[in-house]
Amino acid sequence: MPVEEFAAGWISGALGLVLGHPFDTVKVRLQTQTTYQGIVDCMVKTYRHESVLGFFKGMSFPMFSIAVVNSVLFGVYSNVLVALTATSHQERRGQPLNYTHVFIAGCTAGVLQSYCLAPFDLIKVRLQNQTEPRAQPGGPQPRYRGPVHCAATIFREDGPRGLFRGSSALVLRDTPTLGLYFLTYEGLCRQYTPDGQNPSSATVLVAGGFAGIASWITATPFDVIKSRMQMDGLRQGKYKGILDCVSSSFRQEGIGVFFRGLTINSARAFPVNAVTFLSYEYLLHAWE
Ligand SMILES: C[N+](C)(C)CCCC[C@H](N)C(=O)O
Repeated sequence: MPVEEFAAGWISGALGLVLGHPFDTVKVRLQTQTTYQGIVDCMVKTYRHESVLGFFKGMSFPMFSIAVVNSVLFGVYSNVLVALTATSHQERRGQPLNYTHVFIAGCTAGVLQSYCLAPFDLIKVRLQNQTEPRAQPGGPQPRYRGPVHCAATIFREDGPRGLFRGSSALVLRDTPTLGLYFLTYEGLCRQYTPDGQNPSSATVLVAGGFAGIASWITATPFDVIKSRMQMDGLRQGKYKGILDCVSSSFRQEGIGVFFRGLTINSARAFPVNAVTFLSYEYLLHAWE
């Protein structure tokens, strides 16, 4: 089993994350605080008060999780494709691409990465939604004091299954959209690369960027549902299940609710996934 794909996925995920984290910080602040007028205002204020470092707060935990998750995603994708087509990453370049295989490999990788991502994502969402100001010494402590404390608390209160709350919605979000992710990437690379050649860096950047955007746009409605299901554990089960969450969100907030965060997610998706795919391809090529 080719292990390079796992290692390349690991490193490229971490590089993409560094680039995307400032967008994520702005997104979370806009979603949880009322002091900002919009994206630009939030960026200016963050920079003035905290310098560039303000945009990189809280990056260490995702740095660890993205490494695991992205190596599973790319490693499984490549290995399923190898199994389906009986050709290696490099050999495939010279052959006509079977888009059904690409989609199946992407979906399989999507399912497996969702289960790896589930506990990390749950902890991230729970911590991001703790909007109360920082605890004063001697004052009341927030419910979760950090990622490790958060994981331990969920485990103590709800058992191991508690750490996988919202995972079905996460699987629904990621399975088809990661199939689409690789389909867009491979399709665009093929489109703009002469037969038998490797795609140029510019092609990889653009194809990776659009793959990220296509995947995030289609994932956003389920992203909203997923986050609500993950928070639901704290509210003693407001929703009876995924369908109930979809219908009650729609009834109360209208169709717009399913597109929350679309703009910033797409703006983040382009650079993150352009760099992820470029470094992935570069590493695989270098290790050949
Ligand atoms: C499937 N979904 C759209 C959720 C993610 C697809 C892109 C994954 C990438 N690591 C990123 O963070 O952008």
